[in-house]
Formats: sequence, C-alpha cells, structure tokens
Amino acid sequence: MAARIMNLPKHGLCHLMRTSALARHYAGSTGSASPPQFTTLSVDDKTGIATLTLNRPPANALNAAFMGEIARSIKELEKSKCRGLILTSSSERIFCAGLDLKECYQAEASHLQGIWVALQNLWHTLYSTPLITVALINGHTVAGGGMLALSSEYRIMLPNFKIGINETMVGLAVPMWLIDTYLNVIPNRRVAEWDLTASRIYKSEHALKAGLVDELAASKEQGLERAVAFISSYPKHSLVARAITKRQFREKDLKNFEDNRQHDLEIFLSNIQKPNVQSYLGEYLESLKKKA
Ligand SMILES: CC/C=C\C/C=C\C/C=C\C/C=C/C(=O)SCCNC(=O)CCNC(=O)[C@H](O)C(C)(C)COP(=O)(O)OP(=O)(O)OC[C@H]1O[C@@H](n2cnc3c(N)ncnc32)[C@H](O)[C@@H]1OP(=O)(O)O
Repeated sequence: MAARIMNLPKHGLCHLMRTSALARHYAGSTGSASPPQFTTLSVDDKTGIATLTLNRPPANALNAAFMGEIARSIKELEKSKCRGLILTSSSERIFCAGLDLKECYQAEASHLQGIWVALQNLWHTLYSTPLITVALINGHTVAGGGMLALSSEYRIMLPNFKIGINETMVGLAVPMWLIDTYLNVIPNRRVAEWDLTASRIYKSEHALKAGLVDELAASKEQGLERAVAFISSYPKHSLVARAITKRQFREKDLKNFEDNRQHDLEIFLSNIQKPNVQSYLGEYLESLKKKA
C-alpha cells in the first residue's frame, strides 16, 4: 500500500496522509483534537480508498473520544477528496459492541451528555458523508455498532457473527434518526418496526437473506477485496453526481435529526439516568462479565 503526504495522486482524487502525518494534521488544525488513539487509518495511493480500522479492545465499545476520532477521520478524508472509506475492526470477534456501557453506568450527567453528543455527531458525519462507505463487518456488531454498519452504504459481513439494534432490551427507546437509518436499509416498515421493537439480532447468514447486509465474505481479506470492488465500481466522472444523489436520499433524515437534536439529547439523558434503567444496566454489565 503506497501512501503520500498531502500530494494529489495521479488520479487526482485523494490527498494521502500516513497515520502519523494525519495525527500531526489533527493537532495542527484543531488544536484540541488529540492524535488517533483508537483507530488506524491507511489510504491506498492507487485506488484512493481509505481503510479506517477500529481498535479499542476488547469490544470496540464507543466512548466520546473514540467516536470523536472516527468522525474527525471521516471529515479529514472528505477534505482530502478520497473516493471511499472502508470501516473495519482489528478484532477477530467484535466489529463494535455499541456504546461503552461501562461509561453509561453511574456516570455524571455531563459525561453522559458528552457520550450522546459524540454519538449524534458520529452518526451525522457518517450518514451524510459524500465518501462511498463500506462496512466490512468482521465481527459482532450491535446497537451503536449496528448504527455504524447501517449508516454506511454497503455492508459486507463475515459468517457466524451477530448484527442488530438491541436498545429496547435495555429498556430504552430507539431514537428516530436510528429508525430512519434502519428504514433506509430495510424499507419494509413492518419488518423494521418488529426488528427494532423486539431488539432482533440477526446471524450473518440470516442478515443477508433479510437485506440487512449486502454480501457475505469468507475472510477479512476477501471482504477487503469485495469492498474495494464495490467502491471502484463507481466511475470517477460520476463521483460528484453520485454524492449529490446520495445526499438527496438522506436529506430528510438529516433534517429531521437537526430539528430534533436537542430533544433527542434530553430524551437520552432523562432515560439513561432513571433508577430502573441504571439498575438494569448494572445487571446487564454483570451478565457480560459472567460470560467470561
Ligand atoms: C444503555 C443504553 C443507553 C442508551 C440507549 C438509548 C438509545 C439507543 C440508541 C442508540 C444508540 C446506541 C446505544 C448503544 O450502543 S447501547 C450498547 C448496547 N450494546 C450491547 O448490548 C452489546 C453488549 N455486548 C455483547 O452483546 C457482546 O459483548 C458481543 C455480542 C458484542 C460480543 O460477544 P463476545 O462473546 O464475543 O464478547 P464478550 O465476552 O461479551 O465481550 C468482550 C469484552 O467486552 C466487554 N463489552 C462488551 N460489550 C460492551 C459494551 N457495550 N460496553 C462495554 N464493554 C463491553 C465485555 O464486558 C467483555 O469485557 P471483559 O469481560 O473485561 O473481557
């Protein structure tokens, strides 16, 4: 994989930065942003395709810093005019386990607020990006992890893993923007309503049949090849028109979200701090520990 620093490659699509250079760039451009800690980013010089690998062991659970890092990488890639983005995980078992529940348990309101705002920003950034996005789901992905996969345009999954949105299981409502994201993939409202109210979790093979994922790949290597093939299937000359068309499909969902951003935050803060939800969350965390 060849990478250059802030030069336009021959195909003119992508300024390329090594991970370390990107880290310096963040620090220089935003001041407050720290260097990547939970992700690695590589950009292929020939294809103009970036691969962002989630790397927050053991479960890639999403805390505010991690989510901020993913969102900033996407924004930087947009500026560098990369063609596409593949999201994947360094873990062999877990793509993303959703929000870091340990950080949602008995936490200060200000901390919970930081988590939710970071989740909102990450969703908005990924869902609205003009980049061609592929989730290479090489492990379980649930709740906020499902959000990452479903907000991408194309999903390639490895066999024998789980995918789904299980929020109601922890006694909390699925936010409207996540319902809209789900409907963008599973437009059958009855199926979507049933899946989300029942916290239905699909195994890879069933997810393919249901249309929740687009392809299964036998290995991560094969998945990467398929992801590159998907992104490369869009000709260079169509990229701007493609991005505008994507935006138009997603515009209503993005506007609904912007109109309700504050309300959405208030609902989360009020729900997550309820004693019964906190008590259930404590039990749920214990059950995760006991499995080990
Ligand atoms: C409380 C919810 C709050 C608000 C929701 C409100 C609105 C909802 C809208 C959308 C936003 C998204 C919300 C969320 O993302 S809530 C997160 C829900 N996530 C889960 O329920 C996933 C729980 N985890 C699992 O089911 C399994 O871990 C998984 C299937 C992902 C993988 O199974 P596997 O057997 O491979 O690994 P484990 O041994 O279970 O886990 C390894 C390790 O990781 C820790 N772990 C797992 N998940 C989390 C997590 N979400 N947060 C923090 N830590 C997690 C687990 O405890 C193990 O740790 P250790 O024992 O130390 O090795």
